[in-house]
Amino acid sequence: MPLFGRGSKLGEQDRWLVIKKLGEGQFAEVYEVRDNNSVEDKRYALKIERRRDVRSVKQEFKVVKKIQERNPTLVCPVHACGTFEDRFFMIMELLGNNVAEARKAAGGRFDLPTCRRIATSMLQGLEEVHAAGFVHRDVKPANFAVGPPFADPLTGTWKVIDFGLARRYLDDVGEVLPERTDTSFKGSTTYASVNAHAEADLGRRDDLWSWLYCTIELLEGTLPWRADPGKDADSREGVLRLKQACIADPAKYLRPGPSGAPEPALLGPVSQLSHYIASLGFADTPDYPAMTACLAALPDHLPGYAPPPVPGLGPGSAALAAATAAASAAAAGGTWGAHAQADHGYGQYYQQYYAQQQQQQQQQGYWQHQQQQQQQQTQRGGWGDPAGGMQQHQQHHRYPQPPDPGRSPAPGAPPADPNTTSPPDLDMSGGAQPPAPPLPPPVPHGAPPPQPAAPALPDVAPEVAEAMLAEALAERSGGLSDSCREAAQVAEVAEYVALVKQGHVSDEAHDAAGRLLALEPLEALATISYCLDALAQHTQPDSAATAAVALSALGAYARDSARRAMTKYCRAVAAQHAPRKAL
Ligand SMILES: Nc1ncnc2c1ncn2[C@@H]1O[C@H](COP(=O)(O)OP(=O)(O)OP(=O)(O)O)[C@@H](O)[C@H]1O
Repeated sequence: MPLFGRGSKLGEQDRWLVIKKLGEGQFAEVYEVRDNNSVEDKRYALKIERRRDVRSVKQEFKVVKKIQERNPTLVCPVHACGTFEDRFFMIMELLGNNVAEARKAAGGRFDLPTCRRIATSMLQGLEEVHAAGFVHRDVKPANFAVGPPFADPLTGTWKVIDFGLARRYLDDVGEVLPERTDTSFKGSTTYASVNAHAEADLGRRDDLWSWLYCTIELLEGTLPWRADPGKDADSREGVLRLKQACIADPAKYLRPGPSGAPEPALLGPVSQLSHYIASLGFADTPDYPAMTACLAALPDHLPGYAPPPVPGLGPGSAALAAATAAASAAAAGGTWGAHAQADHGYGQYYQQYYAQQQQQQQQQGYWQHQQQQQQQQTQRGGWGDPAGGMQQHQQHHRYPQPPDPGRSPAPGAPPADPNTTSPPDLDMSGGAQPPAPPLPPPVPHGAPPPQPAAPALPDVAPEVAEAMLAEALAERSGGLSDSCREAAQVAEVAEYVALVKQGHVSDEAHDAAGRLLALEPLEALATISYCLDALAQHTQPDSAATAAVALSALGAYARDSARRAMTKYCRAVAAQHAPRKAL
């Protein structure tokens, strides 16, 4: 149920007149509004928190304001803010389609000059975000939108939006904050870097990995790890293995041309970019101009620039099967080589694909499926890391001074190993060179070897916990008495989880976390147990059960032992007090 209908007014003196709803995410709704203070018909985008008790947009506003101090040109500017019935809203420049929507409108794929234009613009937008001291951490096509609203994708300006997961990576003097180790998965599975899969701390290089995946999707119309209809697109394990295989051999990112190999003119830049990003350490400053120059080497036309794949033969079908085979091999003591071998089926698949590419009538169905997949990804949102937020709180109470964007490669950048990676300064000779030799296991410099993603909790799926957390928060606003101290305590914990999940490291989040900051996991568990018991005595069983589920969501963020114990405990409480509620 949308918060507003057409004609609703909000803000001081009813300044903002709602024209229509533009979209919504997990924690916010976005509307097109008119400024009643202006005699002209000035339109803006208004982003408002869906829930009164989750300060998501407020945090985003602070981040964008900070970035705006550097006068970026490719970050969607905010103009004003306000509150409506305890919900914070911000007023932004009104933009048009995001990249995902624009690609869909273009029938699934753009021509090459448009791909280059969008990818370049996205990269420059990220450079501006990074220069202001933030990593975006949710880089995906849906988070870049074109302006003005009806601009052509080739001539419009693409701007970065949605800073809900953004996080500072610089301290007050412009030094990169130390890489954290107690972090959890964040972002969208499709565009997440292998470091994100390994639940590592995310830096600039991870935004660039996600950007590269967006770029490949622009060029190819799909990604090797997108599943075909009827299959689970979100097998994180399978997606991770394919990403690793692609890093080791960038030819796997692309569909083969008629010769059986990917177009050299595409593979050259893609391969260089992949090798370059793989060479970046956590704290390294990327060489954005060199990457931009690499994109410039993409051709305007390619004779064999093929249409999108056909249903049933999407890259995901063979590739995911290969990944599954590789996973089995690895489980049986296999190595990275096992993945690469298993992936050889990919080439065979493409021969079939080219034989069948005349099946135009089936393409529509395939693309509808792809779009559904993408929509599901967009709706899903990511997971945060409370421990990181706590560390940040202890160390930094103010935003950092913006660093010098520094266009040269980081001084601390590791020397290139000719046997393993291409050198950080890119070969700009264009796309005609043969593919670079395959990389060994994809271990970015300075990062721990990628680990398989942590297995999902066996008893409470994160998605379920997340949905129930949202429900618990809704219930909190209407269902629990203010006088119930324990309930308030539980709600604060849940609020903190929600805030940190979006990457916010605000004072509010830290205040909400105050009680937990000093506690060891077991103490936290005891506190939570106490709260639950108290709730069970003072409130309706359903409320207690809902709070229990909310806390099981907290469990997903805590250290392993604590989270298992919490989840188990929450399940038991929920089962005891509200057997009707399935976890
Ligand atoms: N300035 C804008 N102009 C026009 N449309 C916008 C603008 N900002 C966001 N939108 C649209 O609104 C929708 C939701 O926006 P946004 O991604 O910022 O919300 P969110 O709640 O943070 O999403 P998520 O849960 O994916 O993080 C998207 O479809 C986006 O294209």
